[in-house]
Amino acid sequence: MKYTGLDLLNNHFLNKGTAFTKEERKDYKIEGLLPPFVQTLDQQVEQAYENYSSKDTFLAKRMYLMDLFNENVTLYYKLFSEHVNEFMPVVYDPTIADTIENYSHFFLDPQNAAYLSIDDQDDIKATLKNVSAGRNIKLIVVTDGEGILGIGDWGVQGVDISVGKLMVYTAAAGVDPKSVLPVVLDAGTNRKELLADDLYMGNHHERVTGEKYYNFVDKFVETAESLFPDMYLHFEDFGRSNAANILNKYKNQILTFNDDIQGTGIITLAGILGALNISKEKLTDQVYLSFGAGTAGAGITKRIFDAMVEEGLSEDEARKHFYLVDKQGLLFDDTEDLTPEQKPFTRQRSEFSNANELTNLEATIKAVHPTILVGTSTQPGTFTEPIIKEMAAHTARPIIFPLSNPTKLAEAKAEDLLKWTDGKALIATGIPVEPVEYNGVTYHIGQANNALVYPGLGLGSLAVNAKVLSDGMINKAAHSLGGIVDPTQPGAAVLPPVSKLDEFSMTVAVGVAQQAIDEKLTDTKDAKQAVADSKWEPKY
Ligand SMILES: NC(=O)c1ccc[n+]([C@@H]2O[C@H](COP(=O)([O-])OP(=O)(O)OC[C@H]3O[C@@H](n4cnc5c(N)ncnc54)[C@H](O)[C@@H]3O)[C@@H](O)[C@H]2O)c1
Ligand SMILES: O=C(O)C[C@H](O)C(=O)O
Ligand SMILES: [Mn+2]
Repeated sequence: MKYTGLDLLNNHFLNKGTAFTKEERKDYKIEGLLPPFVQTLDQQVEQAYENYSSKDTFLAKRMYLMDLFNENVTLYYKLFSEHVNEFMPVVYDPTIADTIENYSHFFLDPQNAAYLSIDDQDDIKATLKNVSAGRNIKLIVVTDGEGILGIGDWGVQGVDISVGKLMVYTAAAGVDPKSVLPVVLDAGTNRKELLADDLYMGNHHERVTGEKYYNFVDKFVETAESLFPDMYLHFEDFGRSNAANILNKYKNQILTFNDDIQGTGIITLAGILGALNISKEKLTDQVYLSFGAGTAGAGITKRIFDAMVEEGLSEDEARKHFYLVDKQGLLFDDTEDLTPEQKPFTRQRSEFSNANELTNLEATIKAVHPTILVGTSTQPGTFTEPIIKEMAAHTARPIIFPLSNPTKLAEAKAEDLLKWTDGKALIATGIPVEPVEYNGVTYHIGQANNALVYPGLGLGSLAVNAKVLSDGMINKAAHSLGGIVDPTQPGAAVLPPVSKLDEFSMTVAVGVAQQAIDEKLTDTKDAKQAVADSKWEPKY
């Protein structure tokens, strides 16, 4: 179908704005519908960046960028690709948390998302057909909004996380924006302030749970699979009681991925390997403490555990290296309300003389002397000075990753961790932070955010149309980020910088594609070629 006139200018995938040439303007019946001067894409980028830079806050910058996206997708991604480092915190976390919290009040445009309601399940097929409008959808990011970052249940407003995650797929790995679809499953919300807000745009009822909820998820997955059989299905920010259940249900059947469990596991393992490359210690010598053992905490723990087993420990030996601390304190086998993902990593009270006192992080740190401390607790400031000093007293290079997002929920600031450990801590944070000067050394802080790996993982899997996402492919992704940072430099980061995101996304993609080929999960033969062929670039 040939778009002409206003239909063309209003189609953000096809619109080139002032870059339409004189001939195109005639041909497409848009002569006189644009200012006369024909611009190049580079000139448009320059003009848009000037506009962007004139906005004072991250929020205002983000709103400008979303308007630009709604006008001209090519220009938006060209601009994004030239300023990845600068745009990530604006387009994505942490600014995205503000737009999610205020979604119903800020709302301007549905941004091509699919809004599926538990109350109108007969519409699922029509919605997915209408929104895709003949496009071959290859990548869906779906959320139900129950566990957005660490800020909890935001109902339908969580749709922005699907939109934002997809933008990072394109900016970082060149996934074709025409082939993606953000989806929100609206099963209600338990946030009282939303239910009481007349302007709230989602279903005004509490979350539907149990069988009806799971049937809704099933119906969505089945319908999406039947309409888009080559799709990679990315689940994001589901609640703790559902995320792992959903992943376990589908992971051996379709090409699917849970970012909070698997993506976070990969990037944290990569960060730990990076830290050990600096300290020259062995993974199998580490004592691991997860503070907050929910979706991400348990997912990461399992990934690090698997890595220890791969390095030669038996499962029983490996398990002895792990401690989980959640709301109840250190998790024991007789602790109440354990999740299925926590159970394999619980301890026995008989291991400690003071087991009944291990009800908080500080007491547990004193009792177990971890060498790695990872925070996914959503509890800000909980890595306190006494806790960190106690940890640092028993290990030469403490590995400390406060990963809770957004910024306001981080367990600690990198700057403080360096101060309290006299520069010895090997740190990664969930959100980007500026380098820290301490005692004459500039410390670069790695960002252990799943955004550093999920784009490459997705592109690699899609490029070869893998049958499923295997553990081997996940493992390959975790091992693909080494070798970029020089570990001998003082203050070296444990992970490669976001400014190289597009570069190392390709390394991840090719590694993952090759692994799928090796595991016979695809008929494709040439990983490099397949990845290169799938990569979209923003140009007219
Ligand atoms: N950096 C990343 O890439 C990344 C990825 C995923 C999640 N996260 C962050 O991790 C955090 C958790 O996300 P999630 O999806 O696992 O959420 P979740 O709700 O599944 O898990 C949070 C866990 O923290 C526990 N918790 C709450 N209060 C606590 C306390 N006082 N002491 C100890 N534990 C406590 C909860 O009981 C729960 O088990 C969020 O802030 C999220 O942004 C970061
Ligand atoms: O969205 C992010 O920044 C990472 C992660 O998926 C999270 O839930 O915090
Ligand atoms: Mn998430």
